[in-house]
Amino acid sequence: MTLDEAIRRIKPPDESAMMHAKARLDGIAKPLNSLGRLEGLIIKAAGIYRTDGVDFGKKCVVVMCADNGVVMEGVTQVSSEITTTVAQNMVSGMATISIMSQKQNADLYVVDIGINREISYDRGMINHKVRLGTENFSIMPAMTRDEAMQAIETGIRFASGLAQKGYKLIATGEMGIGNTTTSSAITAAFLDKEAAEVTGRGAGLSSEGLKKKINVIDDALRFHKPDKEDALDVLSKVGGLDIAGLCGVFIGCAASGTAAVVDGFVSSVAALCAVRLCPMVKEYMFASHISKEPAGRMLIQELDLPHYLDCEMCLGEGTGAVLSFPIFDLASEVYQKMRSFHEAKILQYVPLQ
Ligand SMILES: Cc1cc2ncn([C@H]3O[C@H](COP(=O)(O)O)[C@@H](O)[C@H]3O)c2cc1C
Ligand SMILES: O=C(O)c1cccnc1
Repeated sequence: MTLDEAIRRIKPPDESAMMHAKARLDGIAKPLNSLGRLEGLIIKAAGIYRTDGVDFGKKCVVVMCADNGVVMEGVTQVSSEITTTVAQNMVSGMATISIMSQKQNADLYVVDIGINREISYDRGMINHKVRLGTENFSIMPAMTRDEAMQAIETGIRFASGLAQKGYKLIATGEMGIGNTTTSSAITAAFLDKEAAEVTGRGAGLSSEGLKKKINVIDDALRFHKPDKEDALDVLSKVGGLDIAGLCGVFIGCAASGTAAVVDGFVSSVAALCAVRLCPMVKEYMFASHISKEPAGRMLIQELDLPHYLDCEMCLGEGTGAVLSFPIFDLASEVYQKMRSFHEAKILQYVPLQ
């Protein structure tokens, strides 16, 4: 499926299912709106799945893995090899996301969309490599427009395959040393911010390293002048293959009528790219938590999505998104199982409007 085809397939959410879900929530034996954001979550899900019988069912997490040429500028605490090591640990069950997803009964898909070395795929990693890492965006565009498009369309196809397998909640994760540099550069470009306002320590950068990271991003933005009205321009000049792939996952979920759960900073940047390409994609996204990275809250506000957790996490991998899965399940359990005022014999209670 191409990007254009996917965008054409995205339908507005089902208003009638949403109205029915709202009526059902108002009718169950609890004070009106007392489940707070969980009520909006159920109503939104009814619109996405086009039924008021909301049940989140099968869940998974997609981790897009890619390397970033800008790591050569000294913007990270660890070197690029760690991308491969952690990605391999993910498939062998040892990374944080592996442990969390196993405990939540969520399937884990680890995709090589641009790791900068040849690796073996016999242990479960999925090969969708677009190229061996990106270029160093301090000296040239990270990738061509065509490569950014290939990564987006890879994500679209991957998400539509998952939707066909029946996944109702698809969490988004990433692994790629240097991807908080690309994420900050994209955020600064889209939100017209100075790098200093949107750049943090990523995976534990020193104070000296942070200053360098900020300068590298400011210089690259002055050099490339990405056009914020053209998400593909921004992604190809200062982005990464993992972010482009996840951007495609969000679009693919929307095109297939299933829900995507946004993780932290890096996933929120990918979500913003997707929304800039097609605003309707937002109707198929749930945020999960607020990343501790400085731009974490800014991005969730820009996306204008409610979040459910703030645990000061800044790991990525999809961990915050998977952490939110029990919230979805408990919200739908209450919604499905609670009795109405009438059934619960609370007839004297008149809900206030
Ligand atoms: C061992 C390790 C495991 C990780 N798991 C996720 N990340 C996170 O940190 C990286 C981004 O931070 P930066 O831009 O500073 O490189 C990403 O790979 C991200 O998923 C990790 C980072 C490390 C070092
Ligand atoms: O919130 C995130 O996505 C994040 C933060 C720091 C490092 N890697 C990812």
